[in-house]
Amino acid sequence: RFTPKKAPFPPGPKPLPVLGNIFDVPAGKPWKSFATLSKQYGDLVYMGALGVNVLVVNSVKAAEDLFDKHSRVYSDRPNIPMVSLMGWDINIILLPYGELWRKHRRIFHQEYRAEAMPEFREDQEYAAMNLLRNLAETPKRFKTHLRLYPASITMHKAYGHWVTSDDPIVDVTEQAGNMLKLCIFPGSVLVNVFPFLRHLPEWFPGTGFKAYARKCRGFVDQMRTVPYDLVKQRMAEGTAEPCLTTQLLEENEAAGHEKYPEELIKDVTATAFAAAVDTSAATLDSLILALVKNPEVQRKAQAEIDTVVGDARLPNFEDRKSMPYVEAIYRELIRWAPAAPMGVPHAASEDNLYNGFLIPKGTIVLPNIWAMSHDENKYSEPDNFMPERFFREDGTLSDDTSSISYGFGRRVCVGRYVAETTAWLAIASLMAVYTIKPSRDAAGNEIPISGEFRNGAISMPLPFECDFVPRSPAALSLISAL
Ligand code: HEM
Repeated sequence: RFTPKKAPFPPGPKPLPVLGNIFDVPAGKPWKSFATLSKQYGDLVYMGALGVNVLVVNSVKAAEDLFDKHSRVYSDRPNIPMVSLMGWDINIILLPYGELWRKHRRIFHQEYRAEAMPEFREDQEYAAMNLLRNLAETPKRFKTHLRLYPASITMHKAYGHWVTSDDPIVDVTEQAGNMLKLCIFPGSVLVNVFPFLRHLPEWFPGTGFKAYARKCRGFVDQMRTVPYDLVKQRMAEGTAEPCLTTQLLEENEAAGHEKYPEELIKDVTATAFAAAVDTSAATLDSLILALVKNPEVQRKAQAEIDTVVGDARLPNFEDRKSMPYVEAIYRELIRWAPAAPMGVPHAASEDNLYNGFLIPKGTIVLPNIWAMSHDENKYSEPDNFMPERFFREDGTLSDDTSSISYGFGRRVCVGRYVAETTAWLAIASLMAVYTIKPSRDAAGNEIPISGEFRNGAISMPLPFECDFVPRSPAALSLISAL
């Protein structure tokens, strides 16, 4: 583990000859396995497999040291050949650290910065009303409705278009995203480990990944062009709603078409969905699980809403600062079930020494957000959902906003303010009108809920059933009026 002239690598499971640690890379829920490994090896767990070096960062301190203090080195993304083969290298999340990333990031920042949040409010409130109504009409489809809520806010922002669950634009975007998810891990497709395979012709045995990539590229292309062309057509007809696409096109025209290449506008507007929807929908799914499992939390939130808002209207953003318990539910939600438990992989763009260890250039660096947000030294009984942990003894909210769930450094989630306000409004609106209860079978017995989470880069609860019961006649009439 010592290279002659250099410092040792950080500790980790012993490498196997030839294959490195390939068999030690935990299957199942890697965030839990790595948290366990960190008890043995410390904050940093380092492994090599098939020439791919991986460093898992398990503490907030080490994450801040590397991603914030050494952000010049740790702001890159791993080079994953399948990403570009599938046409997904248009996506800011996966772009290497550099000039193109900066251009994307500037546009996202401008649109999604904290000060821009009031511009989202009307859309968020409209989408929240749709959510409540959809839940009343087809409660068993609650997962679909929870997904449509952030999807519609995101698509309206990007294209000025209110989508439905079976909208073809959503469908093609989902297909492109689903194909990406299956190929994004370094070891999921051989070409990710042996990039030279991309040069083999398509007739060559074992190159099925090429046809797969081609199919995905088709979806990505439609995802970029179909809604974009629709906006341009509406602009020509004078019927386009103001949105990110119209704004960028207008800014570009004003700058003599020198500011944004058309392809950049298509890439940025198409990317928002991929970044925003899976993560937000997973968070809302986890919210429902947390609430159905914790009726006492629901009662406390409802008591607060009744006091601050009453029962004659729905909560809105003006109420936010007066409802600390709802705020604490939001913080506990993203602590308890971070949607991206292992964050998004960063990569070291040069050799770096940290605490006497060598982290070589190209190392994939994964923040184990789940391990940090389940650190028993900071959060007692971390697996329990307890919003109360965010209050100081004097009853005021603590300074901990659970922000680590949005990642670190220069690549921190650029949509975090809209993610936060969208989730907050969902919590407040749902608790204003519904009590969420476990479903019962025909014999009247509660249908058990495992409470387990799905594996994957985005973690969400395994499917479960529950009922959305209007809280009162006043709540019922609020819902009927939507
Ligand atoms: C609960 C919802 C969300 C969670 C938990 C979440 C979490 C994250 C995380 C962990 C990262 C990686 C940060 C890093 O590399 O360290 C990220 C990146 C990103 N997120 Fe979010 N996100 C959410 C919602 C959104 C929304 C609504 C948008 C809207 C546009 C968005 C846009 C992005 C973008 C563009 C990036 C890439 C930033 C970059 O690479 O420079 N996210 N997000």
